[in-house]
Amino acid sequence: MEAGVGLALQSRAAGFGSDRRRSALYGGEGRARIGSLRVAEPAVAKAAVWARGSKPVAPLRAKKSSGGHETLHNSVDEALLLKRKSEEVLFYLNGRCIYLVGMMGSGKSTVGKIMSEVLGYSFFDSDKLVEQAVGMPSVAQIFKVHSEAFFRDNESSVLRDLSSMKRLVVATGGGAVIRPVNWKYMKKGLSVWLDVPLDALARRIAKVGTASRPLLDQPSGDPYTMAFSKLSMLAEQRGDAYANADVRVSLEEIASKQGHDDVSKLTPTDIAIESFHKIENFVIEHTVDNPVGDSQADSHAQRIQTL
Ligand SMILES: Nc1ncnc2c1ncn2[C@@H]1O[C@H](COP(=O)(O)OP(=O)(O)OP(=O)(O)O)[C@@H](O)[C@H]1O
Ligand SMILES: O=C(O)C1=C[C@@H](O)[C@@H](O)[C@H](O)C1
Repeated sequence: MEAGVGLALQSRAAGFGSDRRRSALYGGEGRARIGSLRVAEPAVAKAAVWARGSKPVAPLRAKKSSGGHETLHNSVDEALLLKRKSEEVLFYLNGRCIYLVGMMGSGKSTVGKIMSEVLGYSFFDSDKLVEQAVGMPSVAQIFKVHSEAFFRDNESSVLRDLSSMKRLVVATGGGAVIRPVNWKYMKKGLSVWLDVPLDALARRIAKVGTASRPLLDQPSGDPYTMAFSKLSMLAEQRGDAYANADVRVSLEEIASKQGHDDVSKLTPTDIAIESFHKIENFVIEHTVDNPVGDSQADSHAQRIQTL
C-alpha cells in the first residue's frame, strides 16, 4: 500500500474499520492528555535516573544503594544536569519534536522517555503506534501475518501523522531511516541518531531475547552471536541512512569524554544529557537569522546559570 495517503483512508484500506490509527494518535487507553494527544505512561519518571551500573534508581527518595553516598551523589548530580540541559534545549527547540533514530536496542525508547519527561513533552514509540493502528499486539505478529512492507507502509503513515504535531519525543523503529519519505517527516523536527557499537547492541538484545524483534529472531544458536551477525548485516545494508540525522550521539565519544572506553558504563541519563547538548549546538549553528536574538539567548543563558 502507498504510504502517504490520508489517515482515515489508510486505516480503512488496511482493514481497520474502527480507524484505529486515529484512536492511537488522538485518544485511546492513555492516562492523560495534552490537547488532543494521549500522553505516555508517566512511570517513565521513575526510570529517569539510572545509577551507574545501569540499575534504575529513584533520585532523591532512593535508599542508599550498594554504591553508598557516591552513587547517590552521582545520581543527583546527573538529575540536576539533565534538568538544566533540558531547560536550555526547551528554549531552542521552540516546540519542535525530537525524533530518535538508531539500530534496534540502541536505547531510543529508554533515552526518549527520559528526554520527554524532563522536557514536559509527550513520548511516542512509533512501533507501538503501528501496532495500535493495525490492531495487533506486536510488530513480530504484523511481520508474520502481513509482511515487512505492510509494516513499513504503516510506519510511514504514523510518522507522517506525528510530523504535524508539536512537543513530542518519538522513538522511531530501527528501520524507519531506510525510507526517504520518512526523512521528509522527521525533518519537520530535530533528529538524533543514537550510535551504539554493534557488540553493545548484541549484548543488550541477547539479554532480553529476540522474540519481539522479527528481523533478529532466530530459532536456534547462541543469542549474542546471532544478534551480532544479523545486526552487522543490517548495519551494512543501511549504510549511511542513520547519518541523515541532524545530530549523532556516539556512545563511544561519551565514554571517551568520561575517560574510559566502556560504553556499558554509560547510563541512559548520560546519553540523554549528551543528546540535549548536541541538539542545542545544532540549533544554534543552524539558526540562520538568529531569530532568538543574541541578547535574548544571553539572558536565557544567565537565567539557566542561576538555576
Ligand atoms: N544505556 C543503557 N545501558 C544499558 N542498557 C540499556 C541502555 N539503554 C537501553 N538499554 C537496554 O537495552 C534494551 C533496548 O533498549 P530500548 O528498548 O530503549 O531500545 P530501542 O532503541 O527503543 O529498541 P527497538 O528499536 O528495538 O525498540 C532494553 O533492554 C534497555 O533496558
Ligand atoms: O530495525 C528494524 O528494521 C526494525 C526495528 C524495530 O524497531 C521494528 O520497527 C521492526 O522490528 C524493524
